[in-house]
Amino acid sequence: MTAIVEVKDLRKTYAGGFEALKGVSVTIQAGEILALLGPNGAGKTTLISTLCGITQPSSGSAIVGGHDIQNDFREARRLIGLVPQEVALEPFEKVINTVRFSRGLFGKPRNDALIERILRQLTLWDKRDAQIKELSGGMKRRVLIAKALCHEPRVLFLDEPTAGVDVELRRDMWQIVEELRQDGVTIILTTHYIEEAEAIADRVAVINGGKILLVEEKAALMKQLGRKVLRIDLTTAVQAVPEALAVYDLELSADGTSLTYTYDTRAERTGITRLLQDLAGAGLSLRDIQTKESSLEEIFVDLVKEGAA
Ligand SMILES: Nc1ncnc2c1ncn2[C@@H]1O[C@H](COP(=O)(O)OP(=O)(O)OP(=O)(O)O)[C@@H](O)[C@H]1O
Repeated sequence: MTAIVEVKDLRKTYAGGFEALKGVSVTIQAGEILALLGPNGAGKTTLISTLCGITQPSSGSAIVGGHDIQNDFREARRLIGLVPQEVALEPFEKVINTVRFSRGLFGKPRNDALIERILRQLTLWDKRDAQIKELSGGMKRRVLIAKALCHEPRVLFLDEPTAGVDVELRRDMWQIVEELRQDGVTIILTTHYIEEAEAIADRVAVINGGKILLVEEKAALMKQLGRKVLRIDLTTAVQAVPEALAVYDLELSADGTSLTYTYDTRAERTGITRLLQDLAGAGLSLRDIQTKESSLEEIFVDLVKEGAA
């Protein structure tokens, strides 16, 4: 595998003094789809904007396709396509001209065959002569993608590609992303939606408070997200977890009145039925039981706590 984006200790402090990126380091491999997952204000857009040269970093470095984003800005930028979060298009311009013009901005020669291919791929070909203002919101988003692709970038950044779009368009977007990957484009997308990361990413980076908290293969992260916790309150406090229950890896509360069992909701067997039988077998009587899903938010909280420790 070859690294196509290498970010090292990137920091960004905005003019008002707010530090939006606090030393971000991440390496992105050519051809992969990386989802940047994080809550509002995590720093996702700041990171993307910095890599695309829209925002200047305060310190640190980033290299795209071998080119430093600051010292070698033009070369780095030529390799990058950006689909921004907000739709900013000229309302009276025709679809095809909007896309052609974008290619021209990168100093690339006119290539109508390529533009046709992109517009067809994004099911915009029939709308090529329509004015932007005549398009639906979903079509405008497709035009943004077409614009980002028309100079043949090797790395495509998509900032919240499916925020506020309907389920059907979301699935279309996922399909488009997959096709682009098959064409060899490296894709970095930001999202709030765990199911989006699950559907299309190879790896997931969790970002919060301007820091990357983890970068993990999707499968490993999803396993963590599928965790659920069963809390068992006992009628009588115990000193220790009975030996017979050792296999369950239970956690005993400090006051000895409750046990916590963590299990994977996606596993074929959660072990709950057997655990409840074995609790009775060990002579423990239960006052109450409750289950709790480990949500993304909780995982963030855990990660932040670990990060601060
Ligand atoms: N130009 C700016 N000046 C000052 N602060 C800014 C500026 N742009 C962003 N911020 C702040 O930096 C932090 C990170 O913002 P950013 O837009 O990168 O987050 P995000 O993860 O993309 O969030 P969202 O999911 O809401 O888009 C926020 O607290 C935001 O208020």
